[in-house]
Amino acid sequence: MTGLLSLSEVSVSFGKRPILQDISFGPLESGSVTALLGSNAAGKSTLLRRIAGELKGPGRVEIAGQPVESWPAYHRNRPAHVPQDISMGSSLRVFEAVLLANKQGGGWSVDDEELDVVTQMLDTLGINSLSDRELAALSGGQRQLVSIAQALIREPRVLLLDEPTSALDLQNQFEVLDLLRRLAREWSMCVVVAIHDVNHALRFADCAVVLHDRQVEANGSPVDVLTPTLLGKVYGVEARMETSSQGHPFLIVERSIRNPLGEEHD
Ligand SMILES: Nc1ncnc2c1ncn2[C@@H]1O[C@H](COP(=O)(O)OP(=O)(O)OP(=O)(O)O)[C@@H](O)[C@H]1O
Repeated sequence: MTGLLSLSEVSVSFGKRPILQDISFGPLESGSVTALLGSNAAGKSTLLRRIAGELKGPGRVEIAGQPVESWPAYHRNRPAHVPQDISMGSSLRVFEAVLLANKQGGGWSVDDEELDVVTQMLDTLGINSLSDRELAALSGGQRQLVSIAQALIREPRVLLLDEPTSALDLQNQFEVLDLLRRLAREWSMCVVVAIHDVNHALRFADCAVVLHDRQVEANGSPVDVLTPTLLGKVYGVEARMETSSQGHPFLIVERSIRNPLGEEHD
């Protein structure tokens, strides 16, 4: 594994309102999955947009040692970004949409090999049966799977996913996170996933970065970072860590430690 993505002193403001200040972490390694955590409005989506080069601001985001903005638009070192709200009002069909995602920046002729690559990707995500369906007629979870296929099809070196399992059922959540971890390893890809489920972060991520009060509150191995103390500070919940019979650590939330007036219990 080699260092691929690093941030140094990255800040983002909207108008005069600072959202993120002096965010530094990395280098995140190729072949790794990083979970980006933090409470609602902590700035996870904003940070993903900044890493993708969609927002400007002070500080540096570097991919393979170069500022993200310096990589050409369709270069594999340009991060692929799957945002949280994916609207798909188009009458394109699923197969066409994934094929088009692969053609961006390239020529428009299509050979059999490219069609096979799309079929394989739909297979990998278990959505081959949706191939001929119109995007506009998909369910929320189906849309989420198609957008992940669109991002993966070009085999990016850096993949940024904003709550990629929020619309998925339990089986699909597990399968997608497992797939992302496997593809990260196989393709030497650096995957960054904004996620709310701390147990998914514990189970599937190699690294956790937690945002709080506009800064990085903690950064490191998920089992070291996601402690009950941190959950109390960042999410205002009382939690305890257990170990499953299979040896996996998991967190159980006992209660909120914020009352409706925002004051802490004794
Ligand atoms: N385009 C924008 N213009 C102004 N403010 C914005 C914009 N986008 C986000 N914000 C603000 O920036 C802050 C961080 O939002 P962001 O969506 O990054 O948080 P998040 O951690 O992804 O939240 P959630 O977990 O709720 O999805 C919020 O206060 C939000 O209102």
